[in-house]
Amino acid sequence: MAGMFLASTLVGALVYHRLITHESTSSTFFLQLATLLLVVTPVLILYKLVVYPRFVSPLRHLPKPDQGPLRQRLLKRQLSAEELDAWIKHVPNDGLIRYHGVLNKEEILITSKDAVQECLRSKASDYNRTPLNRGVLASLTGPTSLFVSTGDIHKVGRKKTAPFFQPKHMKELYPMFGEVGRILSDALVGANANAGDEKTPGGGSAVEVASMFQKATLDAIGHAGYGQSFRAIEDPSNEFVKTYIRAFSPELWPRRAALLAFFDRQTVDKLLSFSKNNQGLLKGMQYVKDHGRELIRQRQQDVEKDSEKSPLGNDMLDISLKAGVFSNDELVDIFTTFLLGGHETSASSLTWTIFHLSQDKDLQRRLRSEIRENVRPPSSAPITAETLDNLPLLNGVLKESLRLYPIIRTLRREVSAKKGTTLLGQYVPFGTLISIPIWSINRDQSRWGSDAQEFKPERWIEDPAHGGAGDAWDEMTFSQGTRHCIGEGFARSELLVLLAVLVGRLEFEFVGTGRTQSSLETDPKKHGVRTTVVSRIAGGLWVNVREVDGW
Ligand code: HEM
Repeated sequence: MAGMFLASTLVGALVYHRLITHESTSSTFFLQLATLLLVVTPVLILYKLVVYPRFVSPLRHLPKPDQGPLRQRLLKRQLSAEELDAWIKHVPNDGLIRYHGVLNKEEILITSKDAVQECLRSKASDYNRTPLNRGVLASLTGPTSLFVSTGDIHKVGRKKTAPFFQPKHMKELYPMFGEVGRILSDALVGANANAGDEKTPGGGSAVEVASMFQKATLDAIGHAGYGQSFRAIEDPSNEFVKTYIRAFSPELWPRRAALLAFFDRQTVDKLLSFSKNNQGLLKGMQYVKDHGRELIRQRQQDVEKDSEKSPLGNDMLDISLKAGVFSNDELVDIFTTFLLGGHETSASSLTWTIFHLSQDKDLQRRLRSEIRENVRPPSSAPITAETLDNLPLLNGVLKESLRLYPIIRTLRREVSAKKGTTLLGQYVPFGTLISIPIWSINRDQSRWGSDAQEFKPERWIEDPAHGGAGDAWDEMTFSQGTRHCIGEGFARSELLVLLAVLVGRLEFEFVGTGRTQSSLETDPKKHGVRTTVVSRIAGGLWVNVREVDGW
């Protein structure tokens, strides 16, 4: 539409220049073009902001919430999961709600299961991740990664990488996760002992655990992917860990992300070539990939030299070398994708679980008893899937935490079918942004009952598959359909083991949330949420950690 307006402005300027003024200097032509642009631009803006949504848009008859006057809507940033939830509850609708997002752009909020299934399964090829998400993810992982690719390339990519996540391999990872959990629990005990001079508002001292969980999940992916730990917990200042955490930290991305919403990667790199921050990001990303390439090369060399001494094992690198279907560059992109997909997500999920448990000592005690009665500590025997997978309360607590605290609270899509598509029979034009409210679906009373907002592990003990809800589409933490999380099995196994080892050995007591000990928010209900793609507790989670004797 904007292109049409600009083209007609240009044609208008030419016609005016040739037929009416009969003048031929280029300076008068540009003056006329500028004058016409000055007239056309406000008309275009008026059309886009007021006329189109009110009188032209095919979505104009859908129910919509009251979002206040235009000037308020224009300044609005991305809407929170709670705001979307309030509309779902209060705007009468038949599965779709129309609202205005960033810069007043029309968007659709999906509220019914049928519409979610159309969008993610039956018509999934008509939708794509948003340009912003695709741009950021392509910068980090490469254009052919699972996050970014579409159509047949995506299908082939999923087929080729699925063997990494077979349930059999996930079970083989339990002892490794147990060892990471043991090292993490040692580090937490040490950190609590050295909790520093700064006191919390209540007078005690505390440990910020979210950043330690991030290091643990980074190490777990290192082991599972490349067959070796990055030693992020034991040696957080090593070059790889420092570079990875700096370059991949979402806080450093806002400027790049904003530009990636409008331009392709190469253009963004040119536009930001002056920025030290961006140069640091690019160098960091390159360093992480080069490090991965070197680990792959070393392993290939070891196996070529002496395959008896260095037989291929069961980490993802070994599995891929056995399969022999990937080039080294592809492998680097795949492992960077897994690092990115599986590091922050699992760490945040664990943080939310401990956030809840640290406020419920009784549940912690019951969970610890179950673990201690059935599992030997990882310092004396490897943790196995056979023991943990059958513990009802442990599995119930993890599933309930993933339901109540989904770290991707809203799934975003954009209509990518050039001719548009339909949702529940409603025509939806190309480029329309869609929100799928994972947070609301997971807490919806019509699916989960009147106690939907309560933390009740028992619902999963009674119904381990669906927690008393209808089916898998009622719990969307890992999404569903053709692009659902490929690492779900990995994440569930990892979190189950880490939770068992941490609660088996330690007691957590909530102290507060925030950036520094002395300015903590000590009322857990007032915690802030920081959402980039993943939702985290703003400023971190501070707890007292106590070792409980006897395990
Ligand atoms: C608690 C942990 C995790 C949660 C809650 C989670 C959640 C999700 C969600 C909701 C999606 C869909 C996103 C979208 O469609 O826009 C997704 C996709 C994905 N996840 Fe996860 N994830 C987790 C852990 C992992 C792990 C451990 C890995 C890899 C080792 C991983 C790799 C991926 C990949 C590659 C995709 C893209 C799949 C595709 O487009 O085909 N995730 N994840």
